[in-house]
Amino acid sequence: MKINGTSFRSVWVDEKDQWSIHIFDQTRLPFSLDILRLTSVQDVAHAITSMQVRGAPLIGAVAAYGLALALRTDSSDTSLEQNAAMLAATRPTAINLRWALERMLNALRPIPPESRISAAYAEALRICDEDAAQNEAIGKHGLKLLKDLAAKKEKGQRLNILTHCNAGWIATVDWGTALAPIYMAHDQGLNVHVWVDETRPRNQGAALTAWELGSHGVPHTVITDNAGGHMMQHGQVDIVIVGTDRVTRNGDVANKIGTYLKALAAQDNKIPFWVALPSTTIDWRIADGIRDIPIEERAASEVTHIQGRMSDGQIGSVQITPDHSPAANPAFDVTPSRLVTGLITEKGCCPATENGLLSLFPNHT
Ligand SMILES: CSC[C@H]1O[C@H](OP(=O)(O)O)[C@H](O)[C@@H]1O
Repeated sequence: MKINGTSFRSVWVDEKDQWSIHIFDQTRLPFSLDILRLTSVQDVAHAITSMQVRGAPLIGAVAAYGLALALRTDSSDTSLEQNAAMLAATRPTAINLRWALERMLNALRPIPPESRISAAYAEALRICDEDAAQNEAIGKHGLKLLKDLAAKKEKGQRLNILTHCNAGWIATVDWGTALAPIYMAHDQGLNVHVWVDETRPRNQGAALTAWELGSHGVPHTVITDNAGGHMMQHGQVDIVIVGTDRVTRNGDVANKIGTYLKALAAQDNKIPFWVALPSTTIDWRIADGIRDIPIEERAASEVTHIQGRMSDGQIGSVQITPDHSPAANPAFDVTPSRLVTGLITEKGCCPATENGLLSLFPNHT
């Protein structure tokens, strides 16, 4: 995607040294565009756990490069296995992390240690290229959905889309998932507007989705998480599109905390609720998402404090709860497939069911 006219991906290898890894520090956006240079597997693990880098497909891609960095230090079998396990433990919910590391292990285990470094960088680049292509395809399939809805609107009326959290290009290698169709619709001149859920507690919507859409010129309005249902009741939402961190073979959807509540409100107001994902986000090994998807519990301080730009222009954090009030911080929830209108994948759209997914990905019977 472009930033001030220059094309970027969300992760790339340093052009000069050809081994260190660059990412944007997403904890500094939207107030500062800081590029971080990662030079060790420890740097990568910290970037993922601290959410300097985040978004299901992107943490998988960055972890793949993290394994390449680890092998630069020690390309032995022990190093390969131990660093893959360490990276897999950085965040439990997004299946893309496990998928990318398993793919790297399958590619690297058979190779002699002395040849593993170059092979690891090549495989990580393939993962990045495939993610960007898959998300572009998701955009094209989702664009048709938006065009069909727009055609039903009165002439000149804008198409209102609600999204939760950030499933934009900065959450993937490029294009994004939920936002990809929106970028394409806007670029093709459709009159679209996006209600951006702030997405407490880390405000990925207010900070990242609003930054992305504003940078691309897409009309949008930031709203509190609690306002979405009201907007739906008053005919202000035509479709909800969100991303996801893990979809089960039955079509249950894990996504940022609060997604389930949006799905309930959408069903109550008969509003289509779509989920955009590359097939790397499908966990074919489980069916019951509520029972079996691990939900990351993050620090209470993310609830008791909020980050933003202070009056002196510095990025800082303020406490918003009493000193001794405990806080709970589940980072994801699971929307049962019955509340999901459909899934937008790189192979097309399908119902959020096992048969729907198998119709697009038949090799997983
Ligand atoms: C395109 S995946 C985006 C997905 O990942 C986010 O989680 P986090 O910000 O904690 O990495 C969120 O659930 C998004 O929908």
